[in-house]
Amino acid sequence: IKLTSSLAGVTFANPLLNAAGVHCATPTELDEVLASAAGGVVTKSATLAPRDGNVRPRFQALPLGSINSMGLPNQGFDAYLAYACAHQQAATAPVILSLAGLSLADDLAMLRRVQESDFTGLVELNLSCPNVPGKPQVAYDFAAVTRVLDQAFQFFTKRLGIKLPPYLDLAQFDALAAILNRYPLAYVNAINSLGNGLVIDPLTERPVIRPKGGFGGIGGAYVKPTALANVRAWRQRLNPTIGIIGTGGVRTGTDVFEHLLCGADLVQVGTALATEGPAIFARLTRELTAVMATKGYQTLADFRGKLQVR
Ligand SMILES: C=Cc1c(C(=O)O)[nH]c(=O)[nH]c1=O
Repeated sequence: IKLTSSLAGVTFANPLLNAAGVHCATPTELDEVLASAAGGVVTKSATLAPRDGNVRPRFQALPLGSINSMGLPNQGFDAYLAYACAHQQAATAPVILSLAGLSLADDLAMLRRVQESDFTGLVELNLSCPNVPGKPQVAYDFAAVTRVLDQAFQFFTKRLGIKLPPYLDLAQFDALAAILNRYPLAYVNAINSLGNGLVIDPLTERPVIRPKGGFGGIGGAYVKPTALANVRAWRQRLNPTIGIIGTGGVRTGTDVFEHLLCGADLVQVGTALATEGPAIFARLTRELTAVMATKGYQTLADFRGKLQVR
């Protein structure tokens, strides 16, 4: 049984990575994911300048998932570009560089820096951060998405993927796919956390996190049906040249299998990684292999995207 997978010409020993934002903000955390059974690692989304992020408590694990309003705390673009360049020689496993500018200008400035750098790997432009106060999500404004991709592809010739939030209306998939299919995107990553949920502690009669009155992105089991629907909807609508990373609600090998069945090329783990740590990747590869063995599949291609119609 082989778990190898490729995305935009980059080969991964297995399809599993962390989700941007989880266990990836420092070189130590990034090294720990690379040292684990993960097939690759993605950096915390970088802003041009380092950020402290929102006030604490800003993350809360829950019985069925998590809520977070981190506010983009990160070491800044230079730190993650340096890490990505240093590790692409090591070729242990691919590093995906995640970017989340606070403005169109910042997105373009970081992409220009990557274009001029030695980094030749995958770049993930995060258009879906729900937690920067006063900053609307770019990905829910289709004109803004068009603007950033128009301007980016004027100069960017390396491998560019985008991180999208969940969409809940089929007309939105149709409209945005028509836009995305115009660009030489390496991939689409679906989904980011389900934005602006509210979790309350009935004992204290307060929200469980402090920023934004307790409003934060929801992850974990709560969002798996929405994540699978978004992966499936993009696979059905996007050019085959555009790969898909499935993110959302992954806790077991069966969850990984379901994302692959919906068409994902790679699968990312957020909430469950935050609670279990990088050892989860050994468990997930073991469990995915067991699912494949039970079903008689040898490779991921044997079942990727082959969800049957009822
Ligand atoms: C990049 C900021 C994000 C954050 C954050 O830093 O608050 N949390 C998420 O769930 N998704 C994000 O994209």
